[in-house]
Amino acid sequence: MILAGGRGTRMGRVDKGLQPFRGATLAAHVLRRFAPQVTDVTINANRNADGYAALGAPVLADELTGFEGPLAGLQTGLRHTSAPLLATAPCDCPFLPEDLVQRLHEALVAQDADLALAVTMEADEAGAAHKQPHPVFSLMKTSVLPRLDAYLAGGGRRMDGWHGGLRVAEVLFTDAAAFRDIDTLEDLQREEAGVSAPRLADVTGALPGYDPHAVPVRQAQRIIGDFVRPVRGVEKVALRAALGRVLAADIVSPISVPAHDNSAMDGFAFAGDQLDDVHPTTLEVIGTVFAGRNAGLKPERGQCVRIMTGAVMPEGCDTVLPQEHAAGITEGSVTIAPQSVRPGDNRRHKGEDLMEGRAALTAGKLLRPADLGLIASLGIAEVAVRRRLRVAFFSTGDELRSVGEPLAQGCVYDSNRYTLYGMLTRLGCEVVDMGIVKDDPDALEAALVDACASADAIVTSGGVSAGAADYTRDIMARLGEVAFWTIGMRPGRPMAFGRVGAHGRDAFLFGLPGNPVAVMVSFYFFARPALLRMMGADAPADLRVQARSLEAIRKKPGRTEFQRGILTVEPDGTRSVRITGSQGSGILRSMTEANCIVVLPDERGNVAAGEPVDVLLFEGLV
Ligand SMILES: Nc1nc2c(c(=O)[nH]1)N[C@H]1C(S)=C(S)[C@@H](COP(=O)(O)OP(=O)(O)OC[C@H]3O[C@@H](n4cnc5c(N)ncnc54)[C@H](O)[C@@H]3O)O[C@H]1N2
Ligand code: MOO
Ligand SMILES: [Mg+2]
Repeated sequence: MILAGGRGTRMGRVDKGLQPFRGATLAAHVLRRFAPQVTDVTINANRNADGYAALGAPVLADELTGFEGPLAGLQTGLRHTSAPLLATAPCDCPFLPEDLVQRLHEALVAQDADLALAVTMEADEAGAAHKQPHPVFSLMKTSVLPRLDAYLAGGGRRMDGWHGGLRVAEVLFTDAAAFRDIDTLEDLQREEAGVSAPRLADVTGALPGYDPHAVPVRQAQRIIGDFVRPVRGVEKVALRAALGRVLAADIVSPISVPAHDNSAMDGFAFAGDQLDDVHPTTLEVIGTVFAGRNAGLKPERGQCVRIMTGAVMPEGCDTVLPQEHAAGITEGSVTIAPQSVRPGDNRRHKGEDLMEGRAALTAGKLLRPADLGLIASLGIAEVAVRRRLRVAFFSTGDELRSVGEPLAQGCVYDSNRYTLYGMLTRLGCEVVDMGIVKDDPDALEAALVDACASADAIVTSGGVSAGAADYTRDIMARLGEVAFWTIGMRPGRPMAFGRVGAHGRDAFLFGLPGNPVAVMVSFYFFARPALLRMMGADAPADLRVQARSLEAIRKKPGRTEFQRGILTVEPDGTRSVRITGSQGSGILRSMTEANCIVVLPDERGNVAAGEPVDVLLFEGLV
């Protein structure tokens, strides 16, 4: 049952479901997505029955009169169906998941529940994650009707108010955006104009001197950064599974680490104010304290405790003498030479690693091994991370053959899909390899439409240069808003960027040039930072280092060049870099031989041998 019986209060009392949206009505979009998931659909509406009936589904009005809310619609649905199960969706959520009912059903059966409902994890503006139930997206046994009747008869109207006493299965969906509702006319207009991101033309229009035929690298990066939006879905994963994911909410330390002052050495603990600068100090040893055991020892003046590394400092002690620094040790005493230790030495303070109540890690962090350890040190087993980004990619070109096919005359094997697979996977994206698409308008349109159904971003290669672009432009323009750029850089001059949509969903599009090195360079310098932003990750740091060029490099000012280099550290510790042979943008070998990219910025001219240049290393330590 599609619930369309509301008053539309926040939309100025219009009939929400019948509002025009992307060439149809809101309810029509919902019906299109919902109908294939169920056996029969009914629409619950209290006005304009004819308008809804025209969509091709039976229409039922609430049995309770007076616009009593969605529960009244639900009651009507339960009363009139002969099916054992009833699924509901609201008429104002045109992006609902295509596997909604299937997943609710799986949970209903697996948990032997009376009712299953969708939940998402969402991050608020500050990045804090919370669970968001969506009780209007539900599937229930029709046998729950008496319970609902009783709740409504008692005056209850809250959508989940009658769930008490029912077995309820919550089903976590990772795509929070799919549950987005259109509540106000402004929402509707904004969605009509294309999700909540701004229009590309508004972003580029705000830049003085923007010329798509001559876009400086930095300007292209900025436009892309201003245009893309982070995904909102959040999921909870076990700590190990969080490696490489983006933290969705700050991790606030529930404890102090270490939880107590403790010893950094195996030795003797005592109050440091007993030390004498001139004379040796001899202290009586009253016992031993091991790590992880509380001995309850409390040395008085003139006394000390033998202590192991990591053991809690006994009360009154603030200093540890490492045992190998003792001037003398007997059965029951230790002698400390003057000046061999200072008060406070070798004590680790409570909370010196992490203090209770403070953020140990902040939202946006791409989690690395040390972060997993740090979270474990707080005793936390599950982490809220942003949902994975889904990125679809395909290659274009009649000359391309896939690995495993014979290579016909004039053809080349498709390598871009493999480099793209590698780069996207390294970034932690969920990849959808859509294969090779012929140089054919219909095939390109079909591929883009198909990709929009599930992907957050689409990365293509080839077909964006001046000659090839005509039909590409037309199609992309029809499906969304895409700019074709000539960028002041080498390699990677041509590129398309924007957003395309179909099925009521849209995806950011990166149309990268076909040449194999160009595709990698444009991915690393444009797509990668944008995808990180979409993943909700902090902006990547600029980690360029300087090295001496071992050879002269010809370079024209006015464009950025990305040369492939091999960086070496000389015996004297200085860094030098040489270029990997031919730098043609089809020569992929230049990329595999390299361990860095030499970045020669716009203003730079020819480089003489021995001059410093900026390089960006491929590998780091972690
Ligand atoms: N008159 C002009 N011609 C070209 C210009 C220009 O400004 N004016 N720009 C050149 C530059 S720079 C590049 S880069 C290419 C980009 O062209 P496309 O993006 O349209 O790419 P294609 O023509 O489809 O392919 C270029 C080249 O790369 C090979 N290729 C393509 N896809 C793959 C793949 N998946 N695996 C391996 N190799 C691939 C393709 O066979 C071509 O050789 O345009 C220049 N021309
Ligand atoms: O710049 Mo093209 O992108 O040389 O290969
Ligand atoms: Mg081509």
